[in-house]
Amino acid sequence: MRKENLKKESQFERVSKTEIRKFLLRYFLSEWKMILLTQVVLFVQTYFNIYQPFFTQDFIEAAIQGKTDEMVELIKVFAYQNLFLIISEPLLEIFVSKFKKRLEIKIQSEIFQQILSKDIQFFEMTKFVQIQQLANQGSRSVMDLACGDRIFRQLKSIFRSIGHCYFLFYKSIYISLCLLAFCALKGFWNHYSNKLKLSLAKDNFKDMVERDNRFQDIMQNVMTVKAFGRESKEIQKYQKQLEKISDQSIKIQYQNSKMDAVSEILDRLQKIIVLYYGSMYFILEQKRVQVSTITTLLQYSNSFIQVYNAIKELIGLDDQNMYLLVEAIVKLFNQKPEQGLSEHIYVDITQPEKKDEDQNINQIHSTTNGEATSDSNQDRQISQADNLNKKRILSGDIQFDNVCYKYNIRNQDEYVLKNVNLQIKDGEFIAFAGTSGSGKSTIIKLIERFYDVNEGQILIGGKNIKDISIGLLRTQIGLVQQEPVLFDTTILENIVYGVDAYNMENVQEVCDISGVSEFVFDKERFPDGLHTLVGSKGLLLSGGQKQRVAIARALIKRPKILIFDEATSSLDAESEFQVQQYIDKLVKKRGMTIIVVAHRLSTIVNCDRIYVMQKGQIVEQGSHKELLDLNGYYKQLINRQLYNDENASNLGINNLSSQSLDNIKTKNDQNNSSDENTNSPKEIKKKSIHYKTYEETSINQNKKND
Ligand SMILES: Nc1ncnc2c1ncn2[C@@H]1O[C@H](COP(=O)(O)OP(=O)(O)OP(=O)(O)O)[C@@H](O)[C@H]1O
Repeated sequence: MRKENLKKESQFERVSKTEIRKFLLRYFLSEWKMILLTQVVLFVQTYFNIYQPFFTQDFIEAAIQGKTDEMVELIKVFAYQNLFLIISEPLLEIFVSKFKKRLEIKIQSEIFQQILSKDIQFFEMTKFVQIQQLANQGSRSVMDLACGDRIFRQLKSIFRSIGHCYFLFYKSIYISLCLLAFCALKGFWNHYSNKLKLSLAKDNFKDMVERDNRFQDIMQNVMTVKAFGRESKEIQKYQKQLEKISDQSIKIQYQNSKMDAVSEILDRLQKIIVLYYGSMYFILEQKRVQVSTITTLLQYSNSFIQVYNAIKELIGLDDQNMYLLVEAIVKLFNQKPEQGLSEHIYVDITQPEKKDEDQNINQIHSTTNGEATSDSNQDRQISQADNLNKKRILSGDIQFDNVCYKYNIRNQDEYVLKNVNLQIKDGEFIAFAGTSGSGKSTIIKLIERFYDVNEGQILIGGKNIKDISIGLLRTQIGLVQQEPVLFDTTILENIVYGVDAYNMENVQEVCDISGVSEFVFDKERFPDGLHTLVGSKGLLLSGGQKQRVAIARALIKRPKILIFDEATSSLDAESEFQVQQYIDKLVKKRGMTIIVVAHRLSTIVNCDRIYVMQKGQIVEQGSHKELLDLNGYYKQLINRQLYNDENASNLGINNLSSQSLDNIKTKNDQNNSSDENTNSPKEIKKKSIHYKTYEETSINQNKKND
């Protein structure tokens, strides 16, 4: 099976040049009308240019023979032709730049669509630098090879050189045949040298990706590098990488010079032969040799090879770096998109936008100035959007039937989830507990359908998850992750990120529930309120504030399933307390299935049901009390956590009676109810201390019991 996969992968890796050409041709032909027009102008331009040597010849002969009328006629034609050439050149440039801009947008957005359509595994396996390279240099290369300036230069060159070849054949078939033989020789040489250059460029390309990746890695982890004092080591490593790339480049350069020298020798040899053989031929044939004919022959002697080179450059994909980038893009396009991803993510920018229900929703989304409009028309549209959303609502029931899952990347043979069975009813408050690596987050990822199960099935609202469009599924799930990731824009835009329609009442509501209101409307610290910029990765907000914005963002979607994946574990004690307070409030409101992946077990004692996980399996399930009474793995976890807790270890206590843990539950209940109306920072600080010392109280009580 594994071998088969590898075989498939390697087959997939191969992209033929023909496939790449077809790919480029698709873009080229998408602008065929404009291209045709430019080609007609180009053709006329070329014809006039070719005529110039004939004109000189005819004009000199007319002048020698004293035919003034003919000379005037020739001058007139010459003037008209030049006028056309002068006017057509800038016009052509405007035409070309216009459709090229359009094509550029098409290519860039299609590449972006392709990248976003890939599943999570694609992003796990592809280095960020590579993705960035595809989006930037890759799209430029596609543009260049499909419809860049060089294409028009080459087409121009082909037309011109074909004209010159015609002239050569017209003057001497033998010389032309001799030149054709040279052309074949040079063609063979080019083919051989390009193959060599490509293999060298491939290595160089790989090294450059490595270098950029390393650079980015260091920049992102600069604090760790400094903390471990590894600056000089990193500089050395980076220098080595640079030297390797430089050596490769010199090798390529050396190779190129060798190839060019051979081409140059062939060129000069060809000129000598034309000069000698041409003159001899005219002498032997006892024809009247015109100096201008021999000069033109010499001038045009490269025409065959120019036609060959231009065609080769047009279709031969000789620029190694560009070729490699386009090859990577074709691979990207060949790779399957995320399964079940609704087709609507593919937007054909060349087509006028469809007037469908989805678009109605889009119209409501008004983030241009960050303010939602509030006229009656908009209210009507919002209710349309609501209706549409209602039609699409799933129920919050979740069922896992014998689910097995293993990640593809490594541990190919080891399942991280083994025969998981669970049933969550709409509106329940559920928690997953267990040691690190037991598979809790993997369950969440499967519910989000970031991956597909290997065995068994997942049902949401009674429907197999694979039969639900990913677009619909994900609008129904609100996910708050461990590390809140915010976009570098305003708080408001971060909150409304996941919805097409919103009004300020919606925003106010979610801000109140999530606790964003508490800080964002503080005029002193946040004078711009919701329009405050959060900075890159939300750096201008504290961890707790970021997490509250993330909760508001999840809530505004009105999800049927709300998931907190260790949402408070990266926060400091005070922020954790604040965020937990709002999560508890939410739990009370319900109206949706709430799933919590818990780090701190004291936060889940109020759950309807806790699933306890160990090595990818659910080993226990039940309410907090039931699990304590079971006196099994869950209780061990609780004991271990309290034992590891700083306060507990100071007290030297490693066991907790079920009575004291019940006290946690009761105390948390009391906290939740009394927390409802107390939001001042001072109060929160007090409660934070209370919240932390609460475990100590339980432990002390436990000590007494023991
Ligand atoms: N993207 C991934 N690719 C490969 N293996 C992964 C991936 N994510 C998780 N794993 C592995 O799957 C197993 C379960 O991981 P998971 O994140 O689900 O555990 P967890 O219980 O949520 O742990 P934690 O509490 O530390 O977050 C681990 O052995 C982990 O190394």
